[in-house]
Amino acid sequence: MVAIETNGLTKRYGDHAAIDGLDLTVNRGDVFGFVGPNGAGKSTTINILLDYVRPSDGSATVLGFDAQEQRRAVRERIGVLPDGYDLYDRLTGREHIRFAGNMNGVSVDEAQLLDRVGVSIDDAERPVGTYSTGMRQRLALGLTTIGDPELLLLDEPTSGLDPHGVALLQQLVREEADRGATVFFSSHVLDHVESVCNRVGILDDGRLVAMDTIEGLRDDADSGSTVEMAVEPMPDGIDEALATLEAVHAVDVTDSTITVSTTDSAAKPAVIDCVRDAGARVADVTTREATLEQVFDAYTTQPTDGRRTAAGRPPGGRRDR
Ligand SMILES: Nc1ncnc2c1ncn2[C@@H]1O[C@H](COP(=O)(O)OP(=O)(O)OP(=O)(O)O)[C@@H](O)[C@H]1O
Repeated sequence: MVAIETNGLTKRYGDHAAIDGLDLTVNRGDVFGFVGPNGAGKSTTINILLDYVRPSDGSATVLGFDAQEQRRAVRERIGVLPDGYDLYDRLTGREHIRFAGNMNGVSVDEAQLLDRVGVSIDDAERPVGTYSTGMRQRLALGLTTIGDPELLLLDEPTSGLDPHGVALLQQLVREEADRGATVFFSSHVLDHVESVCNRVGILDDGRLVAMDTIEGLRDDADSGSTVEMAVEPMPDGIDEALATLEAVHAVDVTDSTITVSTTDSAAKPAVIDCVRDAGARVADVTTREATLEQVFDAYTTQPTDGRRTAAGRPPGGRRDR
């Protein structure tokens, strides 16, 4: 069953499309990572799902309800951490929890909730206006889980969190998924979604450029690998010889090591053969596959002047899984 579906969803501001023809499917039970660089359109998409913003074109359903026509039915079933959420500075953490419990008509195990998000009982007695950014974020996250919503919509939930806070969030997301909730988790940091999401959609310049599992994205992007070899003796002209090989895009030679970056991990044997054919012994070989950030870079482009163009390199065949 589908938790979120958008068809041709588009939002234009003047001549600029913040999102452009978005076809997104999030299944019930998914922990879905919605990733993309700054300005890609993540918040705009979430704001349409919540009916904070009306689309210029296309449609969106949340838990089977039309996001615009049945906004109340949607709100009753979801927990939301919006971008730039608001807490009440004068209320304490505990008062926020009680307030959210009353709004949802449930009694909340306050100690357990505070423990889940790493806020101490003492801190919970203080006005939220005295909290650090990370503490506010932790409390806000805890509040989204009150009433066991069917769907959690989290817009940049790791923003302002330290590494311990990120780990707590990831644990909380896993627990919510274990009880059967769907989680929609937007982030511009692919690493933060990697360990918890079963599927990921990558947005770039308002367009969905990939939607797949992390492994599938890695396979499709095939961002290559790096081969590092300890070599003796170092053959003359080996850098030029390696540079002529297909899929080799960078060669670095020192007294005893050669480092070769390839755009295709299948090129590794040819690289090693080339060194051997030049009369050298390869004493040791280390290979590193593309990091997730490189995978992300393979799908998105963000020039240093801050303007973005269309997606960098086209992803391979599979898009929608
Ligand atoms: N109200 C608005 N008026 C004009 N342009 C807007 C408005 N809201 C968003 N945009 C533009 O739409 C594009 C997408 O913005 P959006 O906030 O959805 O991106 P994002 O992926 O959430 O970015 P970030 O990671 O920085 O939060 C950006 O170019 C932004 O400037």
